[in-house]
Amino acid sequence: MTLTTKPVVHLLGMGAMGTILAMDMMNYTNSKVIPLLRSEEKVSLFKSEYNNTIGVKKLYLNDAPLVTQQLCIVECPTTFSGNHIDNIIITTKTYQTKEALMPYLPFIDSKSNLILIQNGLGILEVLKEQIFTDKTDRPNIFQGVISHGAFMDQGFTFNHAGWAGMKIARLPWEDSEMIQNEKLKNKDSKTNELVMLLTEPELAKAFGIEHMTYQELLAGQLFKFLINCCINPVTATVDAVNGELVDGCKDLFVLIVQEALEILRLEYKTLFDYENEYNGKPNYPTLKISSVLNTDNMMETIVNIGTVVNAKNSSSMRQDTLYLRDTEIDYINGYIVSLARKLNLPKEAAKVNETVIAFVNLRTGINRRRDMVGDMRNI
Ligand SMILES: NC(=O)C1=CN([C@@H]2O[C@H](COP(=O)(O)OP(=O)(O)OC[C@H]3O[C@@H](n4cnc5c(N)ncnc54)[C@H](OP(=O)(O)O)[C@@H]3O)[C@@H](O)[C@H]2O)C=CC1
Ligand SMILES: CC(C)(CO)C(=O)C(=O)O
Repeated sequence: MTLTTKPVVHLLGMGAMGTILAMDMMNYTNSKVIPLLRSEEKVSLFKSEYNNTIGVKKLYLNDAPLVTQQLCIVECPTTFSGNHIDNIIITTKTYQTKEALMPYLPFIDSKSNLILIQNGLGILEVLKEQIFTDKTDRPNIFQGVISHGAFMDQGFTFNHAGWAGMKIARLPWEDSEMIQNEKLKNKDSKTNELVMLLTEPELAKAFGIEHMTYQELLAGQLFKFLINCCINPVTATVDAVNGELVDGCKDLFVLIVQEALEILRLEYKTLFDYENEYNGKPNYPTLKISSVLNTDNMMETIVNIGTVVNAKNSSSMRQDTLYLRDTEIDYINGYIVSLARKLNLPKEAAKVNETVIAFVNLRTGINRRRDMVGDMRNI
């Protein structure tokens, strides 16, 4: 269904993922995209140095074309218009979400649409328990699981390195709403402004956007989550490009995945029971869970996607440690540890993932120290 009005979309997180999505939204829809930058300093820099123009180099195309778009309105917390926020896309790093969102809460209500386009798990809990605590005034909330790959070229221009699509679904505010039937999904695709915008045929084709039920998205999200639990922290810790892990990674990955799956099976029991409860029922999609989310299958998949398909990639977490940035470890392996505590499991239940976190934080510390006082290996 195509929108007749001109939807206004605020974009919080004008980085790699935010920019490649904003670009295609501006190229293929009539939406008005308004970036919400961190500060007035950033807003004036964007205008004075970059003429409010974003760029994307599509490296996955033969001639790696550079596409640009100029934004009409750019805001930040102190210059925000004060208008109601109809639609907001969040593409900050997971650990930046709460701080970034706080200034805009007075303008978000039950009529607003909010989509999280981020790796990892655990942000929904932050939104529920720390941000949107008034159950009568919470926005419609959605999740995007994005598989594109992109990294900064310079300024507000990004390299779109890998084209791989994005899944979207309505997130359940309550655990009891986890399993959705197709009628709810179809209602959103016909009446929700943000879903209608993201599934506009030209944009959906250009960006590979697929709208589905939450259980379908969650199955894909856990799949990607387990890949991230292995590839991201290990490449960061040993400072290796993804493909360098291919020979000796399996023993460690088995330990990480076995432990994570045991805990995820408890937290997402409804999903892991789905095949027996819902497969074959009218208005419910058929899912494959047990044949996919098991250690043996995930091992094959992680080694293939992580170290073969993405062999030349430097994982986003290794990039964060190399650039001395905070990592998203708390929303990847850290989420497993937080679930073990929430479920009151024995102390050793998440020991492997706890150790992985400690190694990533050690790597971050070593890189920051070398930057400050020099690299002792060169003495
Ligand atoms: N990059 C990739 O290839 C992939 C990334 N992802 C996931 O997507 C999410 C986003 O990642 P990515 O795009 O790479 O991250 P980036 O670091 O490129 O972008 C994050 C953006 O958020 C902005 N930001 C942070 N805090 C605030 C704030 N308070 N107010 C306004 N803006 C703010 C940053 O601005 P500033 O520069 O001012 O800090 C930055 O532009 C992550 O969860 C990541 O794991 C998923 C798949 C692939
Ligand atoms: C798939 C993978 C592991 C590719 O590096 C990724 O998602 C990331 O780097 O964050």
